Amino acid sequence: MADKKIAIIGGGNLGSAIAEGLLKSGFSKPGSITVTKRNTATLAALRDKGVHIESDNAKAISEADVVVVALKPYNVKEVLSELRASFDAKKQILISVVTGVLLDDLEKITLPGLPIFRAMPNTAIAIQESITCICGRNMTDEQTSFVKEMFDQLGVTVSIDEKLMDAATVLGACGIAYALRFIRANIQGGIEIGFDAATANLIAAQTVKGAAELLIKGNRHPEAEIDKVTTPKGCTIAGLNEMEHQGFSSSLIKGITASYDKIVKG
Ligand SMILES: NC(=O)C1=CN([C@@H]2O[C@H](COP(=O)(O)OP(=O)(O)OC[C@H]3O[C@@H](n4cnc5c(N)ncnc54)[C@H](O)[C@@H]3O)[C@@H](O)[C@H]2O)C=CC1
Ligand SMILES: O=C(O)[C@@H]1CCC=N1
Repeated sequence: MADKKIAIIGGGNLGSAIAEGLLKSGFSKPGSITVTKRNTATLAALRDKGVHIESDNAKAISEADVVVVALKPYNVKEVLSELRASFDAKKQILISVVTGVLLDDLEKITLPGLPIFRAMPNTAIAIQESITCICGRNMTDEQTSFVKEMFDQLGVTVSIDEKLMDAATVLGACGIAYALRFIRANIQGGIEIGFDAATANLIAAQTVKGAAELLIKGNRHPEAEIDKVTTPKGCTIAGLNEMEHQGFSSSLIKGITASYDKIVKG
């Protein structure tokens, strides 16, 4: 299974990160991956690792068992509809990581009956720490297992209904940026109370990692863990309440719904 030939169409941020993750996990051999881009100069690091780098999408697709589309939403239709003849509905799987392009649209611009998955990972896929939400159509159970196994190498995979794919994009993919901005604000605060930037960065990032692991490994609710930190009349509750007075949770919720509206309403 792991030796399937994988063509990644669109070697940008996410396409390259997927290739890096597949290599690091050992799921794919370098020679089993092809990454395409119009200007291939920026893919030299992958080429140096033995990945095929290609500007000819038709060639990459026709030689692949699995085609991962990582193009921008606005050029998917134009690029894929010209490549229709390169697909084989009997032999191939198409996986799209493109935001907002429906399974229905993908089938219309490729081939009727082509097994198609939508996957929504995030950029932590490059270090095998993504959360990836998947859904699909026209697929066999074996193909679903393959796609799940592939993304399981790259983090944690959840199967969802397609109607939740936009919500998955916001919480999982945009969520990386929200979390990093939270860490950056902690660093700025940490410098103001005495740390140098590098030490503040390490403390803030490791603290967020520890907090996340308490939930993931301990299967706990955040508030139960917060209760353990908030000493009565202590400094944590004083800081937390001031953050809430300033609209901390509210600003995050509003940001999440603004991102969602941008996908849904444009
Ligand atoms: N960046 C992220 O965190 C996430 C992005 N996505 C989705 O993944 C998709 C890709 O996003 P990014 O990697 O951030 O964008 P990107 O702009 O970095 O990558 C797209 C790549 O496609 C290439 N490209 C354009 N036309 C091409 C063609 N005809 N043939 C081959 N390659 C071509 C571009 O040169 C570019 O490198 C988008 O649809 C985005 O919505 C999904 C989850 C997370
Ligand atoms: O900002 C965006 O539109 C894309 C989708 C998810 C992450 N980046």
